[in-house]
Amino acid sequence: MLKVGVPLSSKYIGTISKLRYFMTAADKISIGNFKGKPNPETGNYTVPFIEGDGVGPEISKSVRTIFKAAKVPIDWVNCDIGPLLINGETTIPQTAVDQINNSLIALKGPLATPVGQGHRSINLTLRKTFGLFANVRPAKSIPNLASTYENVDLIVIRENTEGEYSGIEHEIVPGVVQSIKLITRKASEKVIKYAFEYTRSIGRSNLIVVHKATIQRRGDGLFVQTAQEMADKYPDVNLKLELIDNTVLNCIMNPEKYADSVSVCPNLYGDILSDLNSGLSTGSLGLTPSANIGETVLYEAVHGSAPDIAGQDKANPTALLLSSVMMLNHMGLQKYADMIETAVLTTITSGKEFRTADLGGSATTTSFTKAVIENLN
Ligand SMILES: NC(=O)C1=CN([C@@H]2O[C@H](COP(=O)(O)OP(=O)(O)OC[C@H]3O[C@@H](n4cnc5c(N)ncnc54)[C@H](O)[C@@H]3O)[C@@H](O)[C@H]2O)C=CC1
Ligand SMILES: O=C(O)CCC(=O)C(=O)O
Ligand SMILES: [Mg+2]
Repeated sequence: MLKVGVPLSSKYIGTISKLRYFMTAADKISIGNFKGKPNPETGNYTVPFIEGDGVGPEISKSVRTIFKAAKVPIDWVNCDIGPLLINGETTIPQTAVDQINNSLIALKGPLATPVGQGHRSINLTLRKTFGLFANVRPAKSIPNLASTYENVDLIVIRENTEGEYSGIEHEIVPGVVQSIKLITRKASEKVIKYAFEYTRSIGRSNLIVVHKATIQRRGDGLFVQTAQEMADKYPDVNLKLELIDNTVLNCIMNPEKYADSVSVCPNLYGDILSDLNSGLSTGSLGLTPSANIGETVLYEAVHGSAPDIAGQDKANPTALLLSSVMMLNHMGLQKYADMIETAVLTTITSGKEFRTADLGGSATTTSFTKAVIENLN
């Protein structure tokens, strides 16, 4: 079989396994071992796949094709999540709820949200419906892939169910709208406990609470206070506080400085920081994976539906592929996770002709997918 990649040096392999290591740390804590069982007749796991909008079908096709070539023991089930409006509320269809609850896991492409009207974000509805309290978003440089910065290794854990995304908004009088940022001790405790344990489990020294409690004194204040109250239980982790505007400056001036830290923050800050971190680590949104953590775990790319390139065979499927790699690790299918992750990273670092346009290359989604398959071992 044709190998498009160059042989990997042991240093490089070490870096790849380190990448894998921190991507799997989420699986060791809080969410525990994956309890889903394969179908006894086929030996395959059933996993719901929400293909999503815009570039969603193209990058989903890439994942399906690569999984098939790698003979991953998964039977995908198409998961239709709407938009379904019941009494004006965006709702996840019961069939989808049952599929995801039964499988305890799902893979999801990006879902578009209309601006200022129409249905509410289905992404947020999914997170609320399944109690996906933490969103882990690791953004890491890829060895041998030139970018503005080297050695970026940023992990943001985003509160995922409330804050600015509570969806509580009303017009008090015409021309005056109130949009409520809801912060509760319960949700703060959940995500901060998870963040402390995550930091400890991957051996980093610092947990940084990113906030703006100087201005959002009660809301962000409660988030910060919750972290301070929990810090005694984690004497091996230094709790640090950082104002969000200062975090943005520090990230742009010197992102490497966060390599021994994990950041945890209210919802909107985490949303914004994770796109920033994608750009700092690789120069593209097309590579950053994420895991939405709860009783069930939903894996998805950080990026959206990319309407500007949808339907043009241009999208980079790596972010969804690395999200699926995180998923495979969580399912205990490490052999397949390693095979796919190594093939993806080998392809990306094999030359411009193997990279998609977001990374300055000339590959299409289809040709990239083909090259990854040729690099599967
Ligand atoms: N979790 C989700 O499903 C998310 C959904 N969205 C939704 O996506 C829609 C579009 O949002 P935008 O602000 O345009 O953000 P976006 O993330 O879709 O795109 C931002 C930029 O990154 C590029 N990009 C994104 N993914 C890429 C990929 N895989 N390969 C190459 N380039 C890629 C796009 O071409 C665009 O230039 C909105 O409706 C938004 O609500 C946005 C973020 C996350
Ligand atoms: O739900 C949306 O439309 C956007 C969500 C988003 O930006 C994210 O999850 O990063
Ligand atoms: Mg976002």
